[in-house]
Amino acid sequence: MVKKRIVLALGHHALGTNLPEQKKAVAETSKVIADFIEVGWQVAVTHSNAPQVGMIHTAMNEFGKLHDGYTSAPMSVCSAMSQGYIGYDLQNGIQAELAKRGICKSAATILTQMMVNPYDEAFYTPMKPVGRFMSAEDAKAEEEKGNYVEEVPGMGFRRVVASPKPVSIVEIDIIKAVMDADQIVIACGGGGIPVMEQGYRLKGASAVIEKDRAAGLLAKEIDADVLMILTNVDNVTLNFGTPEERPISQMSLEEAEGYIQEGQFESSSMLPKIEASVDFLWNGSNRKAIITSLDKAKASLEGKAGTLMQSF
Ligand SMILES: Nc1ncnc2c1ncn2[C@@H]1O[C@H](COP(=O)(O)OP(=O)(O)O)[C@@H](O)[C@H]1O
Ligand SMILES: NC(=O)OP(=O)(O)O
Repeated sequence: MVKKRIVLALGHHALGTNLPEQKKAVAETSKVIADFIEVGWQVAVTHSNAPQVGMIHTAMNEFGKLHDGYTSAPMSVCSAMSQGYIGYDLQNGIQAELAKRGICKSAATILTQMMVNPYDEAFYTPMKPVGRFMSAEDAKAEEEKGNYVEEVPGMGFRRVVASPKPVSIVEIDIIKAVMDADQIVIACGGGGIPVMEQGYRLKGASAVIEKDRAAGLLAKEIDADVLMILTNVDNVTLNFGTPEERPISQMSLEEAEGYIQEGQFESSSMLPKIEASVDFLWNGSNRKAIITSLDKAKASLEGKAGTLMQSF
């Protein structure tokens, strides 16, 4: 029997932003993931990493200087570290939940590299927020180190880095092999480690890819039936943040593209989720893309919650 495939993209709410939050969130998230596996879905999991990669970068590059022999680490290496420790928690959380239910399957984290275009315009305009919120004073100190910061109204300042589009997934054949073996794969975490070709080698890029764009590409490459983006809102809304705000339960691809043109979706949060969904759906038939919260994940698959887009 050919099994249906789902890509679950975990945002901050389903994952937490630091280790204690992550331990707690992953325990709950793993239950939902196991629910899908229990009813026969083949699952690929991908996840956010912006708070984590910023934290790791600070730890490696500032505290690392305090001791002889400790060296700094570029953003690409910090991305790899974030995939490793988040994947480690997810693997154990999922496996524990499956074991409780008597399901004999394994979860494997694939350290995933993502090819990016060295001429991507995004390298010239850092826009992707990473790490903690900072005071104006800390932000000034960050700029003096040569980094870019951006004010987030009402929240403080945040470091921003380049976020090129993912072009291809270097480890895609391994990811497909794990899925073909009917096991659970955790891949393209934090958008994947951005790399560029240099002769026979791959060189890490100083950037962080949007995890939603990576999730969309992963869903396309493994020919998933469903791309489900789990975030901190139950629905995508129109007129977000205004008194006229209203939830969208279903939208066609044409409607989604029209709303993008109208600027209905914030560029560093909802827009990449919608664009990734639209791209996934235009590239295959009988596919669904769902944007919702962890709590509504199951109901949304039954058409009872969330925002649904589909291709026919
Ligand atoms: N039109 C919209 N509908 C719903 N949420 C939106 C919209 N535009 C922007 N957002 C914001 O997108 C956020 C979810 O994206 P993000 O913060 O990137 O979360 P995640 O970590 O789950 O990827 C919501 O909390 C909301 O603030
Ligand atoms: N890499 C990435 O998109 O992370 P966030 O979802 O945490 O912004």
